[in-house]
Amino acid sequence: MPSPPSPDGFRYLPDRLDAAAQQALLDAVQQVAAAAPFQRYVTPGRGRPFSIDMTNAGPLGWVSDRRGYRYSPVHPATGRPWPPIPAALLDLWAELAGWPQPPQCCLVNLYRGGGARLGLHRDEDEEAADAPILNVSLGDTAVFRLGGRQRGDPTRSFLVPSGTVMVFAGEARAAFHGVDRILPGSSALLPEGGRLNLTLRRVTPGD
Ligand SMILES: O=C(O)CCC(=O)C(=O)O
Ligand SMILES: [Fe+2]
Repeated sequence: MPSPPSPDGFRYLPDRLDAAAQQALLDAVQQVAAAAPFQRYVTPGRGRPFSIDMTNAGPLGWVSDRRGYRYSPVHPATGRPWPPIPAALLDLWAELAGWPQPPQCCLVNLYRGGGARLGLHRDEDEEAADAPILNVSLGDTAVFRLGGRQRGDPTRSFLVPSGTVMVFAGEARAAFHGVDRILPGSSALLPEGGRLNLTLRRVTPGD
């Protein structure tokens, strides 16, 4: 597997979180999921289920249903506000994002089993399209794919192990990316196996 690519604005920080920090963050994410249960969203239009489960923390959460993708202040099933973003993640953002405002969304993706993946896409539901996205991985290693601004641009895949933090700023913020698959059993962090991915996002340009 080749080394990570390096488009302008992309940072790849393996081992940014040590074992204790990973465990503490996992505990915090489990609390988020207790308040805001994971859901299996469906795609807009055709209503095809994703292969991963999702939930959110923060004032706004990313949701998808037959009507489309959007950010919502409440959990679609419980109708309650999303729980707060864990403090350790706000600290990471303050340290690494280089952005004056705090994140408004922490999207939590849970990849479990051989078929869990996320197709090549761009994150473009945020009005604050210039604010970086900070990506944190816990658990099984991902085979991550990163391309360019156009869907047809060449892509490269590389491994993203537990404890890795990636920053997508500048050019990289608009780059196509996805997760081809995870490597089941590559980490013992999650008691039931799998990979958790956390992305911190600024949604609106105002405060
Ligand atoms: O799981 C990942 O590392 C990528 C997640 C992602 O691209 C997204 O949630 O938009
Ligand atoms: Fe994404």
